Amino acid sequence: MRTAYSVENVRAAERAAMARLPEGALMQRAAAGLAAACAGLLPRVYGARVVLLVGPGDNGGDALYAGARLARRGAAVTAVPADPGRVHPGGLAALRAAGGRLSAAVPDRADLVVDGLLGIGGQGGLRPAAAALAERIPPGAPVVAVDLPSGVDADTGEVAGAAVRADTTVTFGAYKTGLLVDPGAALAGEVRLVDIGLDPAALGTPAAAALEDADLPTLLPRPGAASDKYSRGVVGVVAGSAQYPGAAVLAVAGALRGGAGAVRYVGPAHEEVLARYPETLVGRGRVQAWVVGPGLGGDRAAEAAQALAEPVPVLVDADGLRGLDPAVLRARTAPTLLTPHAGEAAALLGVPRADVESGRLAAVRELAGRFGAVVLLKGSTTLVCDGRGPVRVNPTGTPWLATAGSGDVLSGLAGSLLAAGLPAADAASAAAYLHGLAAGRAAAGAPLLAQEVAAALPAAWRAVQGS
Ligand SMILES: NC(=O)C1=CN([C@@H]2O[C@H](COP(=O)(O)OP(=O)(O)OC[C@H]3O[C@@H](n4cnc5c(N)ncnc54)[C@H](O)[C@@H]3O)[C@@H](O)[C@H]2O)[C@@H](O)CC1
Ligand SMILES: Nc1ncnc2c1ncn2[C@@H]1O[C@H](COP(=O)(O)OP(=O)(O)O)[C@@H](O)[C@H]1O
Ligand SMILES: [K+]
Repeated sequence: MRTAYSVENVRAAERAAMARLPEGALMQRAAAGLAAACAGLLPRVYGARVVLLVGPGDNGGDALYAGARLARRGAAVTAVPADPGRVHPGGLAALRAAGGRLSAAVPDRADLVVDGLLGIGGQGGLRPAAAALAERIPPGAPVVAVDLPSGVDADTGEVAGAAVRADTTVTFGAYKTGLLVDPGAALAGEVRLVDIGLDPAALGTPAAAALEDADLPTLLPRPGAASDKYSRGVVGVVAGSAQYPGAAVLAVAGALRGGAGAVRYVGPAHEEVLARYPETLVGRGRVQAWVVGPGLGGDRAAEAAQALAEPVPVLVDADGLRGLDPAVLRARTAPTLLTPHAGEAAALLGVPRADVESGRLAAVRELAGRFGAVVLLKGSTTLVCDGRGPVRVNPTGTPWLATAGSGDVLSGLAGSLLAAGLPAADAASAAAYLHGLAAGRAAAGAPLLAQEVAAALPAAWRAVQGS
């Protein structure tokens, strides 16, 4: 699991480390890691034109000390301060001593630009002086962000105004949440973690966590010698309508590949479902989890209410999410998993869709708290929040997934994992992980059909089991 921490926790761990280390040691470690990463990105350090964008705080200090190291190896290093009156004094002296120079303007050409404008001390989007420097980054020059892309909120990934777009981010001590969640994640590029010797215990509880391949085998169900189809779990799928019969087929496709022993379909599209998947049971009956909502069409609160009245885990998606009553969900004894996209989340919260898209982390936390449910918020970074532990950030996927019906496959898959007995947050995050992995493999750089995501699930499952 890749874990990320709040600024507050990172600062506490830094204070603890500083108390036992000589003054400036942490910054030197950060600068050494940053300089090594920059050197690795240059074909040749000697003679390379390196431009440092330098903010007023320690983030600028890191950039200056790293620049000094590169200058000592023969790079032509130019530092451009956002505020010439506020530049890290030690870092500036080191750069000068190494032969680096200071400039008021961003040079027109650079082999590498180092964004040291703002780190975890940044508040809001870049202010005008810093934004003006970011705008002058020479087109095509690779950008390395120091700790995080300047202008990105370290705790949320939110961007309130101008921000730097980096190709690589070199972050120190621990991942920050904003590096994992869009829009921040998209601006960070490839993220590299430099160990500066923070004590993991001093970092406390992570704010966010992303599964990795190696986490999946312990989460995914595996039948034992004594298993039968009922002990593996039966998942019921309430989906589809005359208008959207395909949603039923796709949700069943996801459910059949999710590890439950049987899939039971309830709805008007049974002919379509059976034609495609004769292994499906049809009609109401006992289940270990329900999936309600894909392609129901219209206001179908009654279907959701019927499932929610049963004491088994229930996943509510799409049309089933309309008019959900928080009090009903809060009164449930079994887990509830809601899987909205940004538009559905906005409707549940009563806010504009843009608010959810720009503040995904806040939205998923608010939904989980308000509805007393585990919430999987779909989109460019899918988030899973159970209202207690770290928010799970899904690292797999591809924008090709933005295609009709792919969410139906996801809800079937997650429901199947619920029926197999996974806790709701694990079912949701494992489903999102496999779904994204399958989609990435199936798309392979070309448009993707939702049914191909379902068809690619077994290979994705095998791939993580072998990890
Ligand atoms: N604390 C430590 O021990 C270490 C800190 N390190 C570096 O220090 C950074 C944090 O340094 P600071 O706490 O000095 O904070 P920053 O360097 O992130 O920024 C601080 C200053 O920027 C200005 N500022 C804030 N928001 C702004 C905005 N939107 N536009 C323009 N200016 C703005 C404020 O005047 C603020 O004081 C980390 O991100 C990391 O790069 C590393 O050297 C590792 C060790
Ligand atoms: N830009 C994107 N990048 C990655 N994944 C995306 C993106 N947009 C949507 N997705 C994913 O595609 C799926 C779409 O689901 P949904 O919006 O419910 O569509 P539908 O209702 O048509 O099935 C979700 O898994 C979502 O996370
Ligand atoms: K930065």
